[in-house]
Amino acid sequence: MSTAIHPSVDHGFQKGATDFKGGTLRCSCATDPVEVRIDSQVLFNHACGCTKCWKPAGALFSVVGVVPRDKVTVTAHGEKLKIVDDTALIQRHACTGCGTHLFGRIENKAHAFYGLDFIHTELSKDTGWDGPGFAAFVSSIIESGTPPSAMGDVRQTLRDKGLEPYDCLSPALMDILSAHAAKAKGTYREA
Ligand SMILES: N[C@@H](CCC(=O)N[C@@H](CSCO)C(=O)NCC(=O)O)C(=O)O
Ligand SMILES: [Zn+2]
Ligand SMILES: [Zn+2]
Repeated sequence: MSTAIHPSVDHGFQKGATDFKGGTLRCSCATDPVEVRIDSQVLFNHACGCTKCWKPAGALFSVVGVVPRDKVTVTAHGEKLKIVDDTALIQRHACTGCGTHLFGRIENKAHAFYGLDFIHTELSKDTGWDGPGFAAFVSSIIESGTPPSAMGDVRQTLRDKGLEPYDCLSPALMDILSAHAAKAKGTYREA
């Protein structure tokens, strides 16, 4: 049985336009929306089943990717932004009016992903964003109330949509994390 994942996955998504240079994210407040300009294509865009990433109402998964933090500029109503949890690795800056997460930032300079901000391209009306390429933290949807018995259908739906399901990050991202850890330990070797 097919399972609803997230509106932008359920309704189909595309590869990014090659000349796409970014766009503006906007929260869902009817008045004084927060706006954030992104001067970059999104990278490693993915469906995420974790409990921390922002999801639109009713969605099972978030769709989230990264951009260099110096390509992220708050252009309107930044006074409405508040960090959801400043003890989390990814500090998610959310609108206090509508709850939408505008960007998530890593402040730990020692982390492999320092320098990358997490964003949700569905908050932008601009066309050309790269769609999701895989699904991460799939088993984590159980923490939000999905019965374990539904996981077979969820994983099959993700595969049918072309999103390989992983219960952590994708192999490419896990390799980056492990290479960073190996360099810190002094065990890193080139081929
Ligand atoms: N089971 C947990 C997993 C949460 C988790 O580790 N999430 C990942 C991926 S978020 C984007 O892909 C992560 O790196 N989180 C760091 C953070 O959120 O600060 C759960 O579901 O809560
Ligand atoms: Zn808002
Ligand atoms: Zn997540």
